[in-house]
Amino acid sequence: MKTVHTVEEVRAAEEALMARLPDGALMQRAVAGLVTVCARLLRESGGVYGARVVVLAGAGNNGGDALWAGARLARRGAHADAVLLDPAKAHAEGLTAFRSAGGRVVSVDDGVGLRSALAQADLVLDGILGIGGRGGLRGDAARLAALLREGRTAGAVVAVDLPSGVDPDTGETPGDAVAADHTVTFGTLKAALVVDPGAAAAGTLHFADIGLGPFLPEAEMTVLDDADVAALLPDPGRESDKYSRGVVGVLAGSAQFPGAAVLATGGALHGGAGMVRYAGPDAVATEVRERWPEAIAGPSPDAVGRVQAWTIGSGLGDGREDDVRAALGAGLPVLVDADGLRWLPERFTGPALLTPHAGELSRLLDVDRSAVEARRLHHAREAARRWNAVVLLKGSTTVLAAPDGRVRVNPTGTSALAAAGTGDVLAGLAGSLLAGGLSPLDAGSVAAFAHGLAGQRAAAGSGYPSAGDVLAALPAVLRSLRGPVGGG
Ligand SMILES: NC(=O)C1=CN([C@@H]2O[C@H](COP(=O)(O)OP(=O)(O)OC[C@H]3O[C@@H](n4cnc5c(N)ncnc54)[C@H](OP(=O)(O)O)[C@@H]3O)[C@@H](O)[C@H]2O)[C@@H](O)CC1
Ligand SMILES: Nc1ncnc2c1ncn2[C@@H]1O[C@H](COP(=O)(O)OP(=O)(O)O)[C@@H](O)[C@H]1O
Ligand SMILES: [K+]
Repeated sequence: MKTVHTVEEVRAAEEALMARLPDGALMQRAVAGLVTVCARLLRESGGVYGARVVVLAGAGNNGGDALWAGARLARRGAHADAVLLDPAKAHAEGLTAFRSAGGRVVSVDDGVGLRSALAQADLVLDGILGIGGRGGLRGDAARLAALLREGRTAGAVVAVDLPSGVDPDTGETPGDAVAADHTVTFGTLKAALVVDPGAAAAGTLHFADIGLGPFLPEAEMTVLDDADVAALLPDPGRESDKYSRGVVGVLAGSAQFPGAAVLATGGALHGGAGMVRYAGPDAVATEVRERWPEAIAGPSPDAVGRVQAWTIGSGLGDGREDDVRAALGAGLPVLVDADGLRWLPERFTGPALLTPHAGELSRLLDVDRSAVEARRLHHAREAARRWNAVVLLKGSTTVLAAPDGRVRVNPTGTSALAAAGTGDVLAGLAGSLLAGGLSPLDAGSVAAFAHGLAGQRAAAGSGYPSAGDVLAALPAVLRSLRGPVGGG
């Protein structure tokens, strides 16, 4: 599991650690990690000796890190230029080290010198702002970020700690931000690095351990890995039967969108539940049974028999309010997707997982879709609090927010999933995990993780996978995560 901490938590941990270390030692640890990555990247493009490095240094410690790293690379034979955003406030020791290693300062007002340095650079260090950054980049900092975005350098852009201009605690980019190829981050992850649009601006992540671990509190925000997901997946015991493994009800699909019923039922069948009961109109139920003979079907939630959890809403269309209310009123764990989100109760009192995409969440919260996309964490958290439910916000980074403040960010997403019907598969899969006894937060994050891997696998197989391809890839993904069910 990877942990994500806030600026406040990082600062408190840094303070506690610094109190035990000689002056400047912590920064030197960060610099050592940064230089290791830079040297590796430069070796891939011909070596450190003779390489051209440009340091963009802001007025804080982030600029200090970058200047020290520039100095160390210069000592190893690189030609280093530094652009100081605020020369009077530049990190004094870092600048002295940089100069005495042979580094050259280029004025931010020297347009020709600046463009020529960037054009020739093999590597650009973005040390404009780190965790002290607030708001979009201003003035010269914004101008430099724009030059990088315009492709004025062919060199790799390496962000120090985080890409400058991205809000550290939310991943939002309220204005101009640097788009990096790599980010070397110190001590722990920040939300800026895992939640879009910040995550996209960070490029490939590298982690430098500076010893903060023992001083950091338990993280509210986490990123699961394969081992976490394997441990969370329900494990049918030797004496399990189809009922004890959980029965999931699927209230999805309509004459207009019968495929949603087929895909959600398919997702549910793969999620480990012992049985899937489909509730919907006869014509749709017939299609579901033709594709999945193992599913039980009936016309309404009341008619299909007992279940342990409901997946409600994918492709449901209009006119199903009574069915939705019946399923929601059963007092069972529920997953509510798509059209089901139109009939939410005021607040949930039992386990609930909502799975909107940005458009659906924007309608729920009555804000613009672009606002939801720009502030994914904020809006997912707000909806989680308002409905007392776990909110899984789908999209380029899928985030899950729980009403108690916990957040999980899914690391496996791929744009290959951006195809009609993949959300229905996810809804079925997560509902099945709910029926298997997982909490809404676990069910949602395990489902999103496996679904993302299935998208990657399907994309490797067919280039532009359909929702059916993603569904077909799920069994192999789940098998490789947790091993075969039943020890076979
Ligand atoms: N603490 C430690 O021990 C260690 C810290 N480490 C490193 O320190 C970094 C944190 O350093 P930091 O606290 O000095 O803040 P930093 O990110 O450099 O920025 C502050 C400056 O930016 C300015 N500014 C703000 N917003 C702006 C904007 N939108 N546009 C333009 N300017 C803006 C702000 O100006 P002001 O608002 O004060 O006018 C101020 O001058 C951390 O990320 C890591 O790299 C590592 O070495 C490990 C040890
Ligand atoms: N750019 C993207 N990167 C990663 N995943 C994406 C992207 N766009 C969409 N997805 C994923 O694809 C799925 C689409 O679901 P949804 O929007 O409900 O579509 P549908 O209703 O057609 O099934 C979600 O799991 C979502 O997270
Ligand atoms: K930076």
